Amino acid sequence: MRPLPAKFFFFGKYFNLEAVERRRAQTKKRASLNKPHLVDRILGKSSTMSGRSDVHLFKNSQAQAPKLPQQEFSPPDMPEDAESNPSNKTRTPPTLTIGRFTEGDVQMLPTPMVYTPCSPGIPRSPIEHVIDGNNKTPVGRVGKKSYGALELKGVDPQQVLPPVSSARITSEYAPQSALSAAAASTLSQRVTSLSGVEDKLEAIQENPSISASMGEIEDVLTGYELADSEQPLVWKKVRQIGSGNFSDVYLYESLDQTRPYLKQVAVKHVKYPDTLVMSSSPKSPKVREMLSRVESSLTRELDVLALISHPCIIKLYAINDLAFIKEKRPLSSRFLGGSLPACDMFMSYCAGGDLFDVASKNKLPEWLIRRIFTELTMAVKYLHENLVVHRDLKLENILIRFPIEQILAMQDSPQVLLSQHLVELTDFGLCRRIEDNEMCTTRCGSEDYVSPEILMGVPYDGRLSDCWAMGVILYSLLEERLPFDPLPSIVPSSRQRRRTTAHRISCYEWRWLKLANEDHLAKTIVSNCLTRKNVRWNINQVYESEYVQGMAATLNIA
Ligand SMILES: Nc1ncnc2c1ncn2[C@@H]1O[C@H](COP(=O)(O)OP(=O)(O)OP(=O)(O)O)[C@@H](O)[C@H]1O
Repeated sequence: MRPLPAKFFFFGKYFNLEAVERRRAQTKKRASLNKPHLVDRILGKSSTMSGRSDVHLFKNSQAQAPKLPQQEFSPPDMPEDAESNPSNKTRTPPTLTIGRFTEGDVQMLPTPMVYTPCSPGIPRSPIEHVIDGNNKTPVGRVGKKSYGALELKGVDPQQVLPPVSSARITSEYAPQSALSAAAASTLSQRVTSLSGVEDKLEAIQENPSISASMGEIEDVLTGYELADSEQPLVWKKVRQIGSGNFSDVYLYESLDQTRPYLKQVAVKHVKYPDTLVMSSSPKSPKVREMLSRVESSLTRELDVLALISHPCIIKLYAINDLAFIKEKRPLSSRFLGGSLPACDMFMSYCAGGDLFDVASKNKLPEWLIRRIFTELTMAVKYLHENLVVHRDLKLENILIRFPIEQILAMQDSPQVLLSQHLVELTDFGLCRRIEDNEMCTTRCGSEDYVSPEILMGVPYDGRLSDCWAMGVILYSLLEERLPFDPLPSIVPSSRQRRRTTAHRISCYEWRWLKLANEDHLAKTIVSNCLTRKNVRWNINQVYESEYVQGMAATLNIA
């Protein structure tokens, strides 16, 4: 059974007896781990409310590679939630044949172990994708975006690069095209009976109880602050600011003047897979499985976001429906087939957009790269110390708080520049809370950032895989290309053409181009992250590096 997420303690007053029992058990467990109770945290009894980067919620742990004997590994076909079930950990592992990787022999790649949320309609992994020879993705795509300025200048990628898959490795529930109008209307109950927006707002404010049943009213959304869920707050839509496989993101402005920090928020509106939205048979195994995966991913993200607090990590301020925070199974309990409750997360807004776009469109100065990487390191260090692994670190998931022009202009006011955080890490859909020394088994992440051990399908230390992705990120910022993309040669040999990103990752095949002859402090970090897991740096080592320390020491971020 999935362990009870801490979020359930937050709303203790709604508890029934069973929940109280669970709460007791969890409190015991928490005490043994020396973790402050979430209620204490919310009530400010813990120092963690300060949000300072040097304050930790939980007992610190060294992010070192746990060494588990092979027989303790979880079986590879175990579903994600089974990772955390201790009774599963001692089962005898099935024979795992890891094919040796020989050049040009793509078929030798090991079969994937586990796929968490994944649409049956899409290729399940780039590995299968390649094996099937179905790789039709346009050249030069990274994840959902083409890499623009990240490609080497002066070289036509269409001419020289073999196709690479744009699919994520795993763990996605259906990347979804725009929802049909019919589907969209099932996601949000639109109320059209009232005339002006002001009237509607007034109606909600005068009678909060109606807001829940009203749901979304045209461009107006109501949400409940996690820290104070009594009074519904109202926001008005400004515009769409982003779109991912699983969500559309909009900028909303608060109509409540009393909370300046909530004035502008990014609302992440979850897109449910077609399999669920179109389904009329909630009991079909396929639908149930999909529902469980979507639910697990969603509750996991909310669970962690409600718990963590760090300046360089996205903040979840409010949610449209508190059931997503309070209930263990907020979707299954209300799924009747074809109809799922809308989920809108109200989060801190980062006006600069994501780092992928920023780095693609601008040449980032050295100091800014160092600054961004330092803040990212602080965020990941905080997560690992609190036993959370992100598992999807990538340029697209690093948000920039201010427009780039504004950041560059801040150089004239160093005080301001050093006291503001510039980066917020987002997208916790694949994250996981782990026990110290616990290995993960779910193969997940994004193709270009995934570590060799995840590719090979063996149990892995999520913290070290995060550090691998950190190496990919730093390399990409410095070199303006992804480390495991094909090397830019005018006429690729047939061997080069056959090799895939997965090949190159598995062979640790990357090299410096722009910085080849430069003595650069950051190179040590990259070479110690993009290496074998038994010698790879953990996040503390990255943090202690001269490159990061030299910048971290100057910051005054609270
Ligand atoms: N808080 C925010 N402030 C500004 N822009 C944001 C914010 N959150 C998300 N975005 C924009 O929306 C895009 C999609 O958001 P996000 O990555 O959270 O969605 P997703 O569906 O989980 O995406 P993915 O397909 O990568 O998993 C981001 O790449 C970013 O450009």
